[in-house]
Amino acid sequence: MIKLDRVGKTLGRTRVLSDFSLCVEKGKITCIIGPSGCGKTTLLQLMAGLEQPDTGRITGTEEARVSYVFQEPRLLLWKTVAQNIAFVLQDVVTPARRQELIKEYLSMVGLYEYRDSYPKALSGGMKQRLALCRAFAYPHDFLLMDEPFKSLDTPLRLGLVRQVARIWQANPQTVVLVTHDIMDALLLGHRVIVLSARPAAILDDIRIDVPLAQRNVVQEPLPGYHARMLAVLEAENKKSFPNL
Ligand SMILES: Nc1ncnc2c1ncn2[C@@H]1O[C@H](COP(=O)(O)OP(=O)(O)OP(=O)(O)O)[C@@H](O)[C@H]1O
Repeated sequence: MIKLDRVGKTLGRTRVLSDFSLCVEKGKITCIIGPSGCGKTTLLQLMAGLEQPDTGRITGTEEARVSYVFQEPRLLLWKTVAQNIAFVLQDVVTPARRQELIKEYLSMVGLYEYRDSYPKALSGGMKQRLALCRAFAYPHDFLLMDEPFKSLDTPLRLGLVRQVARIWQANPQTVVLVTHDIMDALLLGHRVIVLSARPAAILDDIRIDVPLAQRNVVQEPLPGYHARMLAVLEAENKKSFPNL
């Protein structure tokens, strides 16, 4: 479990977090959704240890191995698809296990036949699939994903979301997913945290008990959760932009 206890963080002159507390549950996907600039990336960076809190405490991350998916794929362009995964696995698993993991994860996202291609030969969606694959394959205690489906069109995005659901079901892990898109949260979140504008506070905390394989966005209870998230986000938006 990752525990943020009354965390405060200022970046430059911006008070991003103030007395922020959250417990991230083990073996579940926690989605974080909220207005642009409210501090979602900052939260992930604090959990990853890339930033330190000014006040408060973060526990459960000491010695933890973290996998991080950024908004852009961040691939090693001079390495092949398989080598991109092998790179993060070196010194972590045996060479034989490395080959097994590469095959298993590339097959799961339909990229095994591209294992010897270089990233420049892949489409944007394929590159992001590889980045996700690499993050899942790395043996981690928790996986942090920052808008991993951003800049993909809707069909591609939904395909990738379904793929992440399948990978997670094959190997349930502790995941924190930051997204702008309610649909991502409905399809992947066991728990959805809706944040306010800066400094971020938790406006809603929704648990979705439907198994990932059975999620259908037009079948209750998901439309109800969709309406609930939208209402909270719209009310928050009205506070920030009363004239919109
Ligand atoms: N290094 C920095 N120095 C000063 N201010 C920063 C820095 N990094 C981020 N900020 C500010 O902190 C606030 C929170 O940024 P953060 O990236 O965490 O928000 P976010 O919710 O992830 O935004 P978005 O949804 O638009 O990606 C923003 O107002 C941003 O401008």
